[in-house]
Amino acid sequence: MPAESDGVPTHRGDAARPLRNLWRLRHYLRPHAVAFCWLLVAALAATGASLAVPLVVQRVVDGPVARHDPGGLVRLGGLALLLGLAEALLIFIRRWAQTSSSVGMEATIRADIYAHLQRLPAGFHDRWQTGQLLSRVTSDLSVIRRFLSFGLLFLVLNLVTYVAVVVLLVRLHPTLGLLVAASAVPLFLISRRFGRYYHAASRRMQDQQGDVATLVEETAQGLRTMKAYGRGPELAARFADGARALHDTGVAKSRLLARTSALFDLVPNLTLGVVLVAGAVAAARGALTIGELVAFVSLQLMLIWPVQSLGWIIANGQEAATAADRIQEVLDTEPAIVDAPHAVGLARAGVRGRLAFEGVSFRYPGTPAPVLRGIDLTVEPGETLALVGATGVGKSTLLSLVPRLHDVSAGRITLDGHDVRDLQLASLRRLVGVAFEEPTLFSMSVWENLTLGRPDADADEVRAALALAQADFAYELPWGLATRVGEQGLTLSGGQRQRLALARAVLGRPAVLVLDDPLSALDVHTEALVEAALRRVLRDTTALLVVHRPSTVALADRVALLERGRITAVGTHSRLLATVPAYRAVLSADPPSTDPPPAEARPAGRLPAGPDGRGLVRS
Ligand SMILES: Nc1ncnc2c1ncn2[C@@H]1O[C@H](COP(=O)(O)OP(=O)(O)OP(=O)(O)O)[C@@H](O)[C@H]1O
Repeated sequence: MPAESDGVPTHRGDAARPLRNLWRLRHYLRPHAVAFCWLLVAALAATGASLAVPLVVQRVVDGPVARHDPGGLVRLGGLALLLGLAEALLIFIRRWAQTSSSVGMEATIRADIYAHLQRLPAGFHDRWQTGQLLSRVTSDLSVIRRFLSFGLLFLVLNLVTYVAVVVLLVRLHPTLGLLVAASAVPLFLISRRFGRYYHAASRRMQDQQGDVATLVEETAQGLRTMKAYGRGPELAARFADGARALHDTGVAKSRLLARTSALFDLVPNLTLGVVLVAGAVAAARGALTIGELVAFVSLQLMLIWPVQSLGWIIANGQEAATAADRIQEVLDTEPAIVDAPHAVGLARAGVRGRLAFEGVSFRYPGTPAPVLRGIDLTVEPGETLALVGATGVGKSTLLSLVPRLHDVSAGRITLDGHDVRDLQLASLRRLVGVAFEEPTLFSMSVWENLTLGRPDADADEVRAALALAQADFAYELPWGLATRVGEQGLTLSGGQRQRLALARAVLGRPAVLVLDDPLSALDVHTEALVEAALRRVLRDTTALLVVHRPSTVALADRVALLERGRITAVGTHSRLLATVPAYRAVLSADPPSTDPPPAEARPAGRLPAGPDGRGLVRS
């Protein structure tokens, strides 16, 4: 199980896991296998062409140059030129294949993470910082793309080059060739040590990037509150701390890379010095021709870049492995709220809309006490039930259980007798229209925002929903329903946003409406208009509303009072107002009563039936 820090799971103690997680991404290479084959073949052929050049030079020196043969010089010079041209062409092919495949792969992984994030329940998003998710979907993926398109390729190419050059060197002069081969031992030891330290630094830096992204996101979202309270300097100081930590880790990482790169530079250059001296001695003794010595040195020079780049490749590989690790932490989180194997879909026409909570309890993951306990409540088809309670008592939580944003911890919720967990999620969410207290509009057109849950809705249905929510102002926007709203679009007032959210909820006449204080941000005049319209739609829809104001309670047939996670009274508004002091206190400025609860507020079963035959009885 992952440990958790700041809401983000972190795994510790398994050093090989990041590499395994990088390896697990290999299936994303499959659709690009042909392009990758092309790029590997082109890259290997280009390496072959460049390795052939020193061998041609050897023949030039030992042949035409030694024999003063201009014809041979032109032929071999032409061959070297052709090899150079072929190498350039092959490098072009490699780069072309590299770009299309790696960018395509990055896009596929990003789409998969996004789709997975959508499947994860609200509880996951409650625990994870947005910045951490953002940095995983953006910068971590870019690191992986860079590794797959450059790091991995050059790792393969450099290894092939190293082995090929060593084989050629051993053929030219076995002793010197083996000396060059032996230089791989210190290189291996340096790489291993570097990889270990760099891994820890990269993970720290990627996590810190996520923290900084979270700070930026929070500041952008809460800019007005922050300014209004004059908290700018404190937030700036918090940001500066985060940015400084990120900077320090970045500097430490770069220094580590610089120190290791210096060692990687040193090894081939030392070997080259030894080879030059020993080669010159061998040439003087006639054990090596001048051409062979030139070829030997030229070939060995070709090893300098692969060795020098080793530090960068290992760094890139470590970063990609930790990035893959962070991405898999998201992808490995199983969506807890999914369709059961036997889940059924219900057609809207066949649903009457009887909503029942049966012994429902709910506890947020990671919290000690349940928010809701033993809730028994029934909303009959077409009935409107208002949920009233002090702030923080669990009203929104209760509502969120109906469309399964969270699953009950005990008991069950049924729709027409079907446990909502036995319904297909898509079907359930089509049947349940929801509007939250904070009306969220996405950066898209008004039309797209409205039809979010009903992409098949036609213009007449949208018009009816807008009329119902008193949101006809949408037609007056600069581009009508095509006007872009949300974060990057036109800024709407709180009341306008709320009315659009209401229109979205009622679009398509869902079987059950779940509205969290739907009229809270409206002025008195608009509230009266929306209320009148809502009254019409509530007539033939089952509705569960959270309300805070007496005026909105009037919309409901019955009211349920939620106290300390329990339903303590159910009845008509007027009756509860007259008989339940706690209810009066919640809806008015009355201080809460310390009197024992009235008979009506005692648990169901022991209560007399209300005048409507169902009031006062806990359903
Ligand atoms: N994601 C969460 N994780 C843990 N606890 C939560 C979470 N969301 C809400 N809570 C807690 O659950 C309790 C009920 O919250 P809820 O939002 O349901 O209350 P509410 O009655 O709707 O309040 P309000 O009237 O202020 O909107 C609160 O104590 C709150 O702190």
